[in-house]
Amino acid sequence: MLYSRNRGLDIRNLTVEYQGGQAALKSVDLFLPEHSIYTILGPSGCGKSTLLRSIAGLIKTYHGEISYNGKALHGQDQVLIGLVPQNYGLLPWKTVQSNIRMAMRISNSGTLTKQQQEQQITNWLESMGIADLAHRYPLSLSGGQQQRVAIARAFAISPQIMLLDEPFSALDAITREEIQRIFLGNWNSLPTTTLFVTHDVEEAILLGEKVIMMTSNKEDPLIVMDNPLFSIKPEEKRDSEQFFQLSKEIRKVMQEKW
Ligand SMILES: Nc1ncnc2c1ncn2[C@@H]1O[C@H](COP(=O)(O)OP(=O)(O)OP(=O)(O)O)[C@@H](O)[C@H]1O
Repeated sequence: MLYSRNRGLDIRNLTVEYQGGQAALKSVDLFLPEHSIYTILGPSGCGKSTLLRSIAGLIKTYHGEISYNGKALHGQDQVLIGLVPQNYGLLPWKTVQSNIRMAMRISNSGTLTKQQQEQQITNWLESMGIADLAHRYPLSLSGGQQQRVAIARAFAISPQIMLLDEPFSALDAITREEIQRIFLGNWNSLPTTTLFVTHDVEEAILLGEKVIMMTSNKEDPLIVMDNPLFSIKPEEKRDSEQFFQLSKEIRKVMQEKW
């Protein structure tokens, strides 16, 4: 499928200051084309979550502009944003299935019949390998299982923009690789405009069409690295020379600028 590269999420001169604090973000510029997925790496405290929360509309007071397809993002009711926050954001008093159902209702996936909606919930749960958890409550699940539910929920609402804040951090290495593959498969079937924050260099390369690096100096512009590996099959990426080269480049920036 071909998409226009002029459309997308456009962040210009974004500055965020928390009350009484210093700037958490300073003059950030980033353009994410529609239907692209960029990963973000940066040292702890550089403002990655703040960036996602600002785009999600959870931080209301910022300077600068955040627009989507040419219009201010937060004035547009019809732009649906799926956020997977670090704490998963699941309602503890609702079952897994009800958490997803409720998100679909609020986001008004309203053109679906009840039966279609239930089928979608089952499909997304199955795609994340957690269909058997449908009737469990979030607090009875492991961190990794809750992360999968949060991701299934984000896909289920068919958002135009998806924001993920270290969504695989609670997974062991083997499960993480499996989920990365499943996630990418899901993303390819629903290529939502996506920003994916991670602390893991390999993950950033495996999932990102470009890798965005934030640095500890808030005056520095974001570093945008092209990822020639993006279209290669996931199982072939890790062993390629380009993978090795790109991780070397990223680690160099980490050493110099983190
Ligand atoms: N609610 C808040 N009130 C005041 N300061 C905050 C608040 N949330 C974050 N900060 C500060 O803003 C800066 C950026 O925080 P943020 O959580 O965005 O960083 P991060 O890059 O996501 O960090 P991490 O990788 O550790 O999750 C930090 O200095 C943090 O202490």
